[in-house]
Amino acid sequence: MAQKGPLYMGFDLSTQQLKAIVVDSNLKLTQEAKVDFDADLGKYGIEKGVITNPAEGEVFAPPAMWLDAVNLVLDRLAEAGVDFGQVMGLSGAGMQHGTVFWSKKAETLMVNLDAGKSLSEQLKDALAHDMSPNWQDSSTQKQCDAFDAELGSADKLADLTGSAAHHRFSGPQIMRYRTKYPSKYDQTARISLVSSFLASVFLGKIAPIDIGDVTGMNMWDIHKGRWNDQLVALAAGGQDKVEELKHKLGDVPEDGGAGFGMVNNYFATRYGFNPECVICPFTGDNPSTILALPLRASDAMVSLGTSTTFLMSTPEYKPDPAYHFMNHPCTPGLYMFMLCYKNGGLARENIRDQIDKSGNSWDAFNDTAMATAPLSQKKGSDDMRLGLFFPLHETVPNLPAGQWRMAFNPETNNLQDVRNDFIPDDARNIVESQMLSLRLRSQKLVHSEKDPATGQQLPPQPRRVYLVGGGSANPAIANICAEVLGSVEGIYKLDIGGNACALGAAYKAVWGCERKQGQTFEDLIGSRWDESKFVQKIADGYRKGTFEKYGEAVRGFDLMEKEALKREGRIT
Ligand SMILES: Nc1ncnc2c1ncn2[C@@H]1O[C@H](COP(=O)(O)OP(=O)(O)O)[C@@H](O)[C@H]1O
Ligand SMILES: O=C(CO)[C@@H](O)[C@H](O)COP(=O)(O)O
Repeated sequence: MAQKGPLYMGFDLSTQQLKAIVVDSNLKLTQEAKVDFDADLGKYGIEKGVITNPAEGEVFAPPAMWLDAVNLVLDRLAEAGVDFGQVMGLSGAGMQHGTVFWSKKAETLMVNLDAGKSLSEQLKDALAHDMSPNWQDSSTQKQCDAFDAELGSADKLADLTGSAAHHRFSGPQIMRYRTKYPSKYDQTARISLVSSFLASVFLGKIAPIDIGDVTGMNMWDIHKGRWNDQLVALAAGGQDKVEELKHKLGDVPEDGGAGFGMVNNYFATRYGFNPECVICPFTGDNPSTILALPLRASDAMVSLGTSTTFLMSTPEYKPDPAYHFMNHPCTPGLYMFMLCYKNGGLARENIRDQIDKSGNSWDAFNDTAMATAPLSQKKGSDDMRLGLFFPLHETVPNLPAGQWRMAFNPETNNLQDVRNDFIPDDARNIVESQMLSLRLRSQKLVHSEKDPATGQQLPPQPRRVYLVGGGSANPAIANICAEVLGSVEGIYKLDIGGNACALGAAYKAVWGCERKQGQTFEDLIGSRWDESKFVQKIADGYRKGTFEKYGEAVRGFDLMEKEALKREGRIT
């Protein structure tokens, strides 16, 4: 059926998929499609979207595969009947924090694309390096140590840039790329994040890095709103190289909504895009996720994708090396608070597959998790069973791959190793573990509020928790999330749960193209938001007694992490 009125598109280029959705001006979803990298583009030799080199801790993905995915997802939308001629604006999101290296030929090649051919066959020479370091990469410990030391301490780096040094961030990644591939670095004309890479493809020239995403690079002074020369010099290899690297990185516009220009002619000719379609800034997948609804300062989002992330939009800037503060992608004065874990969906899948060898169904995992008592305590006096489940080197805490299982006695604070192999309790324990880590690290950001039903003052916790990403479909995870994190109003899911990030990107395009002078994102989206249609409550939140019990478990969890860090020689 033909759709009337302007349409807007949002893309989400994440670890395992490229998703695209179409909405109208009233924020109503009209169409969606996706490309699954392993299923559709396995010819690139990827597994779960990436290629690994464990000897060096490297994890990367081929941008050529993403180009094929762009063609494929648009083909699928065309087959579904989308009239691209009505698309007046598009935006997108790229997984944080991948880095892409363009060659000197990139812009000439992009502007001369032949609409009869695919993007990947024409843009091979547009890349100085055929791989993009992925957020799961852990090859840059040496470079991270240098970044943490550069301003005196990790705390100082976190205060200035919003984060301590992280393996995946572009500063340390560029530093390593420059020394590992010096001639490729010389041949690199421009450097993009995954988000600005995708924006560039649609624009037909290198798009600026986004004001939200730039704060995930360890080189942007969040207070002054500009590159920090000392940190850029570290990545570039000297003060005399600062201007050269700044040129490769480009200028960063402050306005997250101002269009960069019209869609590249390639898309107009090949797919019938409206030539006036505006390319709005593309941001990171996490900042884009917080744009999927008018998020209040006291709400939290938990994204259960390949990674697990915890997101808040807040005016409070309280940096700490254990987590991230980033610029809000649209609203100056707001920040995005983020916790990010490598061991999210794939770690849960490992346990699922040990419970049900067929590996396709979450049912047995969920039944087992719900049949297990909280913290495996059959009676109140039992020790609490806690664990860390890290198939991959984790970021926070900085621990190598491994599993730790311990019994915690809250009376004595005693921790004792328990058998370190799989038992069905792991189904509940892994979800508890992930949620306990979120609760431990978000404590400074949540506040005490009154229960609207009883008027009783509740302990500090989020007002609402919104679950998004692939795992948001799972009722057992939602229930354990409620038990551990609480929440005054309960646990919610977006109607479009698995596609929240692409939705946020589409809303950003609506805002960028339709805002009145000075109108904020929150104001425009809030005025068109239909709560009754767009979100549903999936679990009650705060549960008196249980929440407090998990509060004791948070203490044990913190001690367990410190114990594991000691054993691994990370702390003394
Ligand atoms: N019913 C489910 N229960 C728990 N996890 C799920 C369920 N469905 C999907 N997932 C998880 O979602 C992950 C993919 O999440 P998604 O947000 O779509 O991916 P991406 O990381 O590519 O953005 C998978 O790795 C899988 O573990
Ligand atoms: O922020 C990070 C990594 O830095 C992650 O959240 C990635 O952006 C991957 O996202 P998903 O593929 O899990 O959606």
